[in-house]
Parts: sequence; C-alpha cells; structure tokens
Amino acid sequence: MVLKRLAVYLKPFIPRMSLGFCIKVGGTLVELAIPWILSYIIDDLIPLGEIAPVCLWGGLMLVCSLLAWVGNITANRMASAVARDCTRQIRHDLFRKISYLSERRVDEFSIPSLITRMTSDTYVLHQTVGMIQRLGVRAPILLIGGVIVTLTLDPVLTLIMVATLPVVGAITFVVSRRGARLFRLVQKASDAMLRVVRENAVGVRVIKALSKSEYERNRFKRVNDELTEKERTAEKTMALINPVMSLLLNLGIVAVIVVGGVRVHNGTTEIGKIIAFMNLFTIVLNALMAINRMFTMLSRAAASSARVLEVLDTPIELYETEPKFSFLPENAPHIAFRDVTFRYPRGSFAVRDLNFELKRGETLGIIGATGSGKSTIIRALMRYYDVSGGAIEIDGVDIRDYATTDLRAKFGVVFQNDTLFKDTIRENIRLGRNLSDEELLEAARRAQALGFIEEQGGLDAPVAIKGANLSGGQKQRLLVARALAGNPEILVLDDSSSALDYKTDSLLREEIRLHYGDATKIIVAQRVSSIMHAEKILVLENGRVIGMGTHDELMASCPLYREIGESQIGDRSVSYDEPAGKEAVRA
Ligand SMILES: Nc1ncnc2c1ncn2[C@@H]1O[C@H](COP(=O)(O)OP(=O)(O)OP(=O)(O)O)[C@@H](O)[C@H]1O
Repeated sequence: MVLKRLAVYLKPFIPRMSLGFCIKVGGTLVELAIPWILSYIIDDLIPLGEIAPVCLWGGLMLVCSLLAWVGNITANRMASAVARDCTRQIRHDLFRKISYLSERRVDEFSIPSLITRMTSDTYVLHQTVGMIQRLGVRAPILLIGGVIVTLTLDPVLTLIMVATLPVVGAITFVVSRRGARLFRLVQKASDAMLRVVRENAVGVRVIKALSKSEYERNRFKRVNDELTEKERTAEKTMALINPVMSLLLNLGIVAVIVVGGVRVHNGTTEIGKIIAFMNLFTIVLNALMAINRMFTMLSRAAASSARVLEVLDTPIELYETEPKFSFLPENAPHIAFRDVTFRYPRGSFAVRDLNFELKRGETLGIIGATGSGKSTIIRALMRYYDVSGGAIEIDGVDIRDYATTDLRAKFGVVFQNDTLFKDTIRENIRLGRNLSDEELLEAARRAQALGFIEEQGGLDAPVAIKGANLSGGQKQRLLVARALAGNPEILVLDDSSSALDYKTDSLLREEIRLHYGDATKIIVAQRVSSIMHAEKILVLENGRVIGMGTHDELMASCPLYREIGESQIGDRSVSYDEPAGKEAVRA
C-alpha cells in the first residue's frame, strides 16, 4: 500500500522503464531457449551423427547467450539510472518538505530521525526500485517460462517441480510480513543510535572536559547493542527463507532424478531432456531465490516508504503563500505583542500574558534567567511556532495573516547557537541572497568582523563545518554580519554577543545605533551593558514579565534587574546616558 503511494515517483520514467522492460523480456526469453536447444542437440541431432547441424545449433546457443548477456546488462543499466533519478526526486521532495516543516513537527520527528529518513530510508528505496526492475521482470519470466519449457519437455517431471512451489511461496509470504515489522524496529533503533552519535559529536568538547567519555561510551554501547539485537532478530527471521527453500528444491531435484531415471529406463523420456530439465530446475530455483530476495527487499522498502511518506504527508502548517490582508492600518506600532501566551507541544507554558509595543526604529532588550522564555518570544515573533493565545502584530496586522516568506524577509536574525555552514565566508554572510560583495563587506565591517575576515584571506576564505576553524567571538561576528547584510526591517540578536569582549560588543552596538536607526531591534542578552540603552527592556522570569521599562526605570523599580545590573556593573552611580561606543573606547 505504502509502496503504491510512492509509485507516483516512477510515473515520469515509464517510457524508459518500458524500453528496459522490453529488452529484459527479450534477453530472458532468449536465455530460456538455451536449455531447450541443448535438449534438442543431445536427443535429436547427436544421434544423427552429423557434425554440421550440431555446430549450427551450438552456434545458435552461443548467440542466445550473448544476446541474453548484452540484453541483461543494458536493461540493468537502464534500471539503475531510473532508480537513481527517481530517488533523487524523492530526496528533493523530502528535503523541501523538511525545510518547510514547522518547528513543532521537527520536534515531533526529531532531527536524527529526519536524517535517517533522508539517508538510509531513501537508500533502501533506491535499492528496491533498482532491484524490482532488474529482477521483477526477469525472475517471474524465468519462473513461469521455465515451468512452461519443462512442461514441453516432460509434464510428469514438471509436476514434481511445481508441487514444491506453493510451499515455498507460503513460507516467503509469512516470513516477509514478519520481516517488515522487524525492519521498522531496526530503523527506530538506528534513529536512536544516530541521536547519540550526533549529540556526542556536537558535544565532544564538553564530554571530554567533564570526563564524561566513559559515560558516553556506555550510552553508545547501549544503543548500539539495541540496534544489533534488532538487526539480529530481523536477519534471523529473514535468514530462515533461503535454507528452507534450498532444502525443498533439493528434495525436488532428488525426486526428479529418481523419477527421471525410471522414465528413461522405461523409454518414456530421453537423457537430453533430463539434462535440460536439471538446467531449467536451476534456473527456476534461482528465479525463486530472486523473488525471495525481492520480497525481503520489499519488506524493508515498505518500512522505509512508510517513514518517508510520514514526512511527505505532513501538512505544512505555517507556510502561507498569500497575504490575507490588502492594506496596512495607519499609525500602528511596528511590533505589538497582545496578551501572548505560548506553550510548546507537550510542554508547560513558556510565555504568559505578554504585552508590549515597539515603534519603528526602537530597541527592545530582553533579559532573564535561562529558560525564562527569551528565545521563545523570538520564535513566536518569527512564527516558527504559532502562539497558543493572544496575537502578535507587525504594522498592525496579525503575523498569521502575512505570507510566511514576506514575514521572514523582514528579519535579520542571529539565533542562539546559530549555524555556520561549510562554505566560504562570502556565502555564510550572503546566505543565498542577492547581495553584492560591497554590501557584504559593509555588513562585516559594522559587525566588527572585517579585521579577522581580512586576516583569514577575505570573503573567499573557507569556513569549516559549524565554523570549527573560527573562535567563538569570530563566529558570532560573522553571524551578526549575516543578520545585518540586507538591511533588515527587524533585527533580532539572540544572545549573539556573549562571546564578544566588552569593547567589541559596545563598538558593535554603536555601529548598529548609527547605521540601522530605521530597523526595530530586539536584543536578547545576559549582559545588562548589551541592552541598557534600549528604549524598552523586558525582564522575564518563568515566562512572565516581571519588569518593563528603561534601564533607569528598572534599576529603580525591578529588584531582579537591579540585582543583575549591580552584580555586572558594580557601581550604581555610573551614568548610562553616554553612547556605548564612547564609553568602551575610553575604557
Ligand atoms: N522545543 C521545545 N520543546 C519543548 N519545550 C521547550 C522547547 N524549547 C524551549 N522549551 C522550554 O521553554 C522554556 C523557555 O525556553 P527558552 O528557550 O525560551 O528560554 P530562554 O530564556 O531563551 O533560555 P536561555 O537563556 O537558556 O536560552 C524552557 O522551560 C524550555 O525548557
């Protein structure tokens, strides 16, 4: 059923598959003729004692072998090409779907599971599509054709052979069904193993630093053992088929030899027919084995298809292509949160009753303990998740009424622990947007990144996976340059200066103040100095706002803010009115 659903991917390849099918059928029929010619030579031509017809029919056998060989190779190549191109399309659609999945769905699937669906599951489908084309035509023709040719040679012996086939078919069916269920469990265990490997690779430094290597090794051993156990059960089940089939077919061959011997002795059949029969028996046996392999592969493919389809069938909840409004209300605040409440799937409330407004060009600072809901506000504003209650508005329009691409295009953003890609510095800043080198360099200069970019060799310098060849501060500056490039309408910096020294941080803030005056800025920070010049500061605790106002107001009215401020700045009498840049430069 699930395989049928994925068959739509084969539709565009029907002409190519049909041609391959014809070549395959031709090659297979020619192959079946070989034992028949052999029997004719032995029983009818050799007794005549003339060499010429024997050579002629022998030559025909050779031509048949060559044709079968060439036909099979050509058809197999065509099958591989179809499998490759079809899987490419499936991967393409999967990737596209994954990139549009809401964060909620990504959480539900989990990243490791999406990776295995994208890699090993599509690989299984690739193998299956290839195999079905290679063997799906050939094996049944050899099986049915083989039985027909044996019927023309000796119907009595054919009955012995045919009697074994239903038993073999039933065993294959039962075992393969069980195999499909077991392979689904194997894939699940493989997801779990990938998750541990991924966490381990990402957290390798901290694991070493905390001497957690032994603990991690044990954790990996557990998931690895679990996977091995599941594989063992699945393989043990599937491994039943071959020996049982071999046993049945060998019993059949023994019966053929015994009955055949009696029939030759009685003069009801000839020796050449028995030799050809044995030949065909091997062909039928191999065809059955191939069909068995196909069933095994189909069991795995059914499990993989179900996993791939689960992603492909997931509705894209948050992707709106058309705006649902025709005009923007006048004099509306640029950003407004109205009674916003948010909870993660299966989680408790992360943000409650959030209300604030920001005018265009204003800066909002957000501060609070870890887990207090700071990043959640950003995710909700950019509509990675829909709010659970209340509404978020941009220019007076609910963000759910914007086309998602239009909404996201308004933002320049650095997420907490944001990602750098294995590419050049240029592409990491540009990220596929139509921006000139001058614009990229300008953004880099303002993000205080130009100095180290030049040291690295300019925009063409390589960035390793996740920016592993850069320091923490360099990574953050590159990410800020990415956010600034393109002059966003709304600039969001989520804990993006934690690795910067105070001087660089304040220079960066000064550049933003000078050059991005029109952009509305939302800055999440752990440092009071990063947000103290904001027009509005939110102090969060457990998802609730416990203070809102300017730095001076909060120092006077919000005990938590005052506590953080005093512990970081130390001196309450410091004047905060000076631009941060000057303050830092003087320092
Ligand atoms: N994807 C998620 N699924 C379920 N719960 C989540 C998810 N992301 C965050 N949470 C929970 O929501 C709450 C707020 O998380 P959030 O990331 O907004 O905190 P934060 O203030 O940004 O913290 P930090 O300063 O550590 O980044 C936390 O209790 C967190 O455990």
